[in-house]
Order: sequence, then structure tokens, then C-alpha cells
Amino acid sequence: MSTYSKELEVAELAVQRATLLTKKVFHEKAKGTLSKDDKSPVTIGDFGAQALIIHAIKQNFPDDEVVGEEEASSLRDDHKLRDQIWALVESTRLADPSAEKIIGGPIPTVDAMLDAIDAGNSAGGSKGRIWALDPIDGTKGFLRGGQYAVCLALMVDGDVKVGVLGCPNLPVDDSAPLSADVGVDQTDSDGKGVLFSAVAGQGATSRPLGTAGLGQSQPIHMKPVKDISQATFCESVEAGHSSHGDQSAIASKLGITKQSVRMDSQAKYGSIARGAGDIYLRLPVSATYQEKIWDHAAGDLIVREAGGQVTDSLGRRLDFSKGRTLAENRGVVAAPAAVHGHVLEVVKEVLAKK
Ligand SMILES: Nc1ncnc2c1ncn2[C@@H]1O[C@H](COP(=O)(O)OS(=O)(=O)O)[C@@H](OP(=O)(O)O)[C@H]1O
Ligand SMILES: [Mg+2]
Ligand SMILES: [Mg+2]
Ligand SMILES: [Mg+2]
Repeated sequence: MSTYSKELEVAELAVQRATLLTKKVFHEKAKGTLSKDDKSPVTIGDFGAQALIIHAIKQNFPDDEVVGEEEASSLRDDHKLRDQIWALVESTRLADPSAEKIIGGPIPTVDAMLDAIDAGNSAGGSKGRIWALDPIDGTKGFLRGGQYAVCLALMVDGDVKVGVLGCPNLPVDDSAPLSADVGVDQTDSDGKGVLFSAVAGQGATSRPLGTAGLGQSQPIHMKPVKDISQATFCESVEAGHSSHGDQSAIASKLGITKQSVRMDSQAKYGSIARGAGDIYLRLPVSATYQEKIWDHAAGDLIVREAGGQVTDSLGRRLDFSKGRTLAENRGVVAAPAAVHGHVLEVVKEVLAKK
């Protein structure tokens, strides 16, 4: 058995099961949305997916810790919302009973569900086995009908070893070109749904995120960039999450005339890892915001294992060992390894002029 094969299997199946739940909510008009203290949204889909994934981790690796985005305090008082989530969680099973068993079967009780959500409270850090979980990355995209991703990564002593991204609204086909509207008015109908995975030192793969079971996996690679002016660059939809102005200045300095592709979530990392896009730029808007580890851990590994390089805007590798945030990093620059240095020079030039 190769290293981390059990962790990869559990992570892939747990993410697949969680996407079955998020897909149900995606099609509901009422998504049980709450506004968190930082004013960002959370839905019954985020809570349910976090419960299912942490349950799968704890059944298989009881001593592992989890840094999960969500926590259950608001549900402990709001029984209506809690029961809505419980109904979803209870009704979400993998089609294959043996696969369902691998990820721990059903959650036994509503209290066990709340406890599973709250088990995502690890402080993170540089020691031991810690999973980083974003049950729905791009919640705003999820609510808008755009892209979103269910994201899970295992870190060992602060290094990402396994990364999985479930992207229900991206095309299955790795060779499908990135359409300019990939981030808006999306569906998860036929031909949609892809699961990206990587294990450190073992490459990156994609496979269909089928509802009946995971499809065959195949290796993915970033596209060699012959002429950077022809590159496709990806960025956030929300102007408050990354600086569209800086990113457009960087693109034009690189000679890129093509419109950027805007989409929510780590679907951006998956899209460049399989060569549908080339570059992901996330330049900081605020001097104080610290990126969260669950927004980057899986994508960082998948891009690097597909032949890319990922650093912050100062050229430092993303450091997942500093706790729940990337406290020592500023922004993200992800590109094929061969052109990353060039892109980074331009990033530094543009930021220096500010
Ligand atoms: N101010 C600020 N700056 C940078 N990033 C922020 C900020 N506020 C929130 N977030 C996080 O952005 C996550 C979604 O990032 P995306 O790249 O998908 O952004 S976007 O929604 O397309 O704009 C989003 O993840 P989810 O909450 O999982 O959706 C947030 O963790
Ligand atoms: Mg959020
Ligand atoms: Mg997120
Ligand atoms: Mg999230």
C-alpha cells in the first residue's frame, strides 16, 4: 500500500458523500442561510457537509485533529435549523454500502452531529496530523449559483500531504476550455462534477464525481505556457476577497489581453491544475485579513503536484503550520513552475508601485 492511501480513500469518499448533501441544498430555494459574526454567509449545506466529513475522519483516525471552518453554537439554540440539517445528514448515503462503511456509516444521533461539527475546533499548528476542512468553499458562489468546492486536506507536521477538492459544478472533462461564464449560472447536471486529489510526491489526479460512485481517476498536469501573453488567469468573483485592480495591472504587464476568468472557491486551483486555466492570482485587498488554511491547503498541494508552484505575493511558500490562518503569508500566486518566477517578478513590480 502506498503512503497515505487509506487517508486518500477516506478523504475522497467523505468529500463525495458531502457533495451529495451540498447538491441537494444547491437545488433548494431556501438554503437555511445565517450570517456569521464576520458577516459572511453559512448555510445548512456548510454545516451538514462539515458533520459528515468530520464523522468520517474521526471514525477512521480518532486521534487526528481537524481545523474546520464552521462551528455548531448557533445550531444548539436553533432547533429548527438543527433539525433541517439533521434531516439532510440522515438522508445522505453513498450508493455503494461498502464505500459508505469505509467512511463510518451514518452519524448515530443529532447530538453526535453537533459534536462532529464542533470537532473542527483544532488550533492547527506545526505538530502532528491535522486535517483542514472547508465544507463549502465559495459559499457566496454556492448561494449565487456559481462555483463552489468541498475541500479537505491532511497536514502532517505542518506540511500538506493529502488534498481533495470536490467541485460539483465544474465540467468533468479535464480538456474542456474554461468558459468565461464558468463562475455564473451554473448547474450540476450531466457532464458536471469533478473530484481533484493529490498525495505529496505522488502526483495529482481528477475523476468524475459521480452520484452513483467515483469514476476512474486520471493524472492531471498544468498546461505548459509557451507564450505568457496567451495565458488564462483566474481570480475571485468577490472584489472584497482579492484585488481585481492589482490583478488586472499584473495581467496587462504580462501582455495578457484575455479577460480574466472569475469563479468562486478552490475550483480555481483545480482548474489551473488540469490545464483549463494557467494562473491564479489572489492579491490582498486588506492589510489585516489573514487567509484561512482551509481556503488553500488542498488546492496548494494539487497545483504543486500537477507541476505548478504556489507562493504568496512575496514569493514565500504557503505556510500551513502557523495555526488556523496563513499568518505568515500575503496573498497567493499560483502558476506553472516554469513561469512562476516571471509572474512573481511582475507581481512584485506592481505591488512596489502602490
Ligand atoms: N476579506 C477577505 N479576503 C480574502 N478572502 C476572504 C475574505 N473574506 C472571506 N474570504 C474567504 O474567501 C473565501 C472564498 O474565496 P474565493 O476565492 O472563492 O472568493 S470569491 O467568493 O470568489 O470572491 C471564503 O471562503 P468560504 O467562507 O468558505 O466561502 C472566505 O474564507
Ligand atoms: Mg465561509
Ligand atoms: Mg472557503
Ligand atoms: Mg466555507
